[in-house]
Amino acid sequence: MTTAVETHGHALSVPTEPPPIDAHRMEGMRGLFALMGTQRPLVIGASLSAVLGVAAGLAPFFFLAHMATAIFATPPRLDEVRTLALASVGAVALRYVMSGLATVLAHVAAFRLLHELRMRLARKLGDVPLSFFATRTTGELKRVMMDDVNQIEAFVAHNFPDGVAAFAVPLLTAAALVSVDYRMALASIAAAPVAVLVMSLALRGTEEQYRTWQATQDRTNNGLLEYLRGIHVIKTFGLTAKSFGDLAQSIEENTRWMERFMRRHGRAYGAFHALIGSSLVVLVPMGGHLYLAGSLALPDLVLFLVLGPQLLTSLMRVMFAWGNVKRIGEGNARIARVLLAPDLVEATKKAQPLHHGLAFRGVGFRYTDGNEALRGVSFEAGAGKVTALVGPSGAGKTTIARLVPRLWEATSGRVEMGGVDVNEIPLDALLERLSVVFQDVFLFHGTVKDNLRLAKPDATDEELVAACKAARAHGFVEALPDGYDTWIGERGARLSGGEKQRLSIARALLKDAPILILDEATAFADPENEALIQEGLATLCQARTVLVIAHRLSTVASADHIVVLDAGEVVDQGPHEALLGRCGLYQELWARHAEARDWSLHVRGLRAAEGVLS
Ligand SMILES: Nc1ncnc2c1ncn2[C@@H]1O[C@H](COP(=O)(O)OP(=O)(O)OP(=O)(O)O)[C@@H](O)[C@H]1O
Repeated sequence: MTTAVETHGHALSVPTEPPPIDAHRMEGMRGLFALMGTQRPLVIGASLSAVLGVAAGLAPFFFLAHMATAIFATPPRLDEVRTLALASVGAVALRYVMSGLATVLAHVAAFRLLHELRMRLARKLGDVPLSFFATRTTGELKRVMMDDVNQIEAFVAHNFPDGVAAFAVPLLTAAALVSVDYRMALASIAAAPVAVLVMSLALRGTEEQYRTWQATQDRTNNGLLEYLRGIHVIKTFGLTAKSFGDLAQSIEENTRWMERFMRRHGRAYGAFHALIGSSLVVLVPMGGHLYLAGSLALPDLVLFLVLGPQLLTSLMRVMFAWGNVKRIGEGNARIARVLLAPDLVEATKKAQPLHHGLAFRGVGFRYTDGNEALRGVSFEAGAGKVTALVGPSGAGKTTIARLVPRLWEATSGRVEMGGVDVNEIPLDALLERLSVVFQDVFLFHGTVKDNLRLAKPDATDEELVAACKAARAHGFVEALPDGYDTWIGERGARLSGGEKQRLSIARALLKDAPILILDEATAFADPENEALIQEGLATLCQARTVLVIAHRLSTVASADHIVVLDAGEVVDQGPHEALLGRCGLYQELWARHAEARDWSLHVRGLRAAEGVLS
């Protein structure tokens, strides 16, 4: 695939682990606040409105108590009753305005946050080294970008202001009730210690359980992605989702988890609900007793009977709010882990290449999993020359090609461009000089033009056509339903492998970089396609430094310099004739190539003969 290297301007590399971040710090409210970024003022505004709304909602209860005093006074103070009634209506109106405002502010903040977080994550994924992806699956990253961000959005929009209000209600109510009568206030919360105990027992171990839940969710996500990607293979073998072992198993595990969770916590939740609703059981007899004993006024009794039970039910909302914070905590930490991953280290020296040659000097490389792919590799790919890398599968050819654009970085030795270490060349300058044509071409969902312009955003239509003509792609592009404006890629028109290759050659031609890294296709396209690809490549290779992972006899034989690799080491190097004379492995590879060519010519001959005979 050419584009990631050519156009994004962010080569990826350096096998480094993500920094150890304090997961607990990110799981709680502090972590959530940190992720809120620029939306914090809006979220605080929403929370304050919610608290004001709650306070306004409590006020009528007090007015009601005072109304009772005014009504039962002799004579009744009707003016006061009227004023208090009006004040109650005002308070109720204020409550609705404030809670409406809280909802609007919270939703605006949530949607902006959703956008902001996704953009930050997407930018980050472009800046991190490739090793970052080696330790994470696509399913995991998809979940962070979609599900975890969605959770935060839903939490901020629906639960956050409510949650803050839930914490404010018991405090405000308790303060108000204590100021009226501390004995009755204590009676109102008599059941609280037991309820809190039950609540904490119910919540005990939930973090660990949520982690298990998330792990099985991850497996389901990955399983589903794989299932969808491999649907062709699955259908060919007549398999079903059920026979896709891991997926079926993780879906079953999810169901079992939910059953276990409900069994374990169901009773505790029930007990908690019963206790929360039980405050009148204490308030009525005690209030009655105090009233009859003359130490509690009737209005105060009324106040406690209406407001007392509210105190404990608001505790239930606190529990839900806290449960929600816990639920999204793991997701917050996962988002933070991605956002805090170290970027690819940019060159500090800002050197510029002196010419267009490449050189490997004693290069060693180890993948993140410890696999040593290259050992002491040294060779030069001269400016304007074609250098071919040959060797058996797993010899390290692709790895060498990846080190030049810093997709990965050499573990030891130096990779040079124009006599300068690639690590000392600013990334933009490095990538500007390089075109990479890999055999598996990735086309984005967009028009042919969009895909071509990835290589040169300001290319004119004429330039696009010229590049496609030179890459022998113009003919088939013109034949597409909308020509250059036809949608291609995953959800667009399907192109053959050979057609994709020719488009990627056109992209490289448009970029017009002096150095070309070329991974020749291993699979042979049909003869016509094959000939067109070769013509396109021949144009592309003219007057450039070419480093080619060679799979073809013609390329190898006509290369200026050939590097023979085996198990990560350079076995020999030189021109074709010299290697044929002295290098055993090269002779063997050549013989195998020749055999394959003869076999392919033989088959084509037979087909041609069949054609003539039939
Ligand atoms: N992303 C990776 N992580 C770990 N090891 C890898 C990775 N990519 C390649 N390797 C290993 O590095 C070694 C060299 O692989 P490389 O792909 O460079 O060989 P190659 O010569 O290009 O092979 P082929 O001709 O089959 O493409 C192999 O042992 C391979 O298994």
